[in-house]
Amino acid sequence: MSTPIAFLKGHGTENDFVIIPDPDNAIDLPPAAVAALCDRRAGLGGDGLLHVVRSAAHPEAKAMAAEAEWFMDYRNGDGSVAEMCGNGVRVFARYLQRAGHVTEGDLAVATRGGVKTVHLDKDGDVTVGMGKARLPEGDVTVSVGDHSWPARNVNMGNPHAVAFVDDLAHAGDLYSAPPFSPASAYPDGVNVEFVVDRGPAHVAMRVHERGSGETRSCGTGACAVAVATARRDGTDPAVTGTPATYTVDVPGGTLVITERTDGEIEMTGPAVIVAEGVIDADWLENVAS
Ligand SMILES: N[C@@H](CCC[C@H](N)C(=O)O)C(=O)O
Repeated sequence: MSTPIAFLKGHGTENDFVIIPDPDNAIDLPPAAVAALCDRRAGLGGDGLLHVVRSAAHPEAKAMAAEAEWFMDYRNGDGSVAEMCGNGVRVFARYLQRAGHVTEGDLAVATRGGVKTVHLDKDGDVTVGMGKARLPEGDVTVSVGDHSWPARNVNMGNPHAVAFVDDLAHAGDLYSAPPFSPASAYPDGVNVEFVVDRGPAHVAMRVHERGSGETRSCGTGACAVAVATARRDGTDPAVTGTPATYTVDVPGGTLVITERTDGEIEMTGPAVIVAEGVIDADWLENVAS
């Protein structure tokens, strides 16, 4: 019998993750193993998986090891790899705090989207510096059934299409990925956000995440939505010299996003660890083979 593998389960505004602590990068996690762990019926269940590895022990993060001791090897629920996960990095930091690897205050975390600074309190919200948004030029359209909307292309390290709609119900059941055009806008697929206004600097969104389906929150998506809404409202902090703060309601809670005058974006929201246990290593080996 193989040695059991430790796991935890956590969420940020109900975007939920299986967490696998693996400081030395000794656990093999092929896409099939990740998809099996994230399966909500036959596995533990999660929108994604946070593989917690020391940067120095991971080939994709070695170069960041001097800046950030820990690497968030993030995987989507279908086993695919993504550049960044905004809710995930808050939960990742909360795990490091709980495990005693870090204390309250500022912490650098290596991700495929670069090193992120996370600020965490003992029991309170977690704030992460998400970097700057890129807004590639060009018209993008997303559709659901008979509805089509123009969308704003926003890159937060990972790709987003943000569509303003009259009613979030128009996005339908979101069981499958909304088609988009032109295909060249997102060669690696896209996360699609549907947005309605709730009040001044206050919006609500639903999201279909690349590699996970509809989720109850997406941190990078909420940042993309805040920036797209600001530009739609004629607000650009780099031009006005005033930071812009947006409240973004997601089905699983609320995130607060501030774009500073230098373009840097900060996101604040909760990060919760709900359980820990052990995985049967033989089961994992079987499902992965
Ligand atoms: N839920 C995440 C985003 C995870 C990655 C995304 N599905 C992608 O493939 O880009 C978040 O909170 O940002």
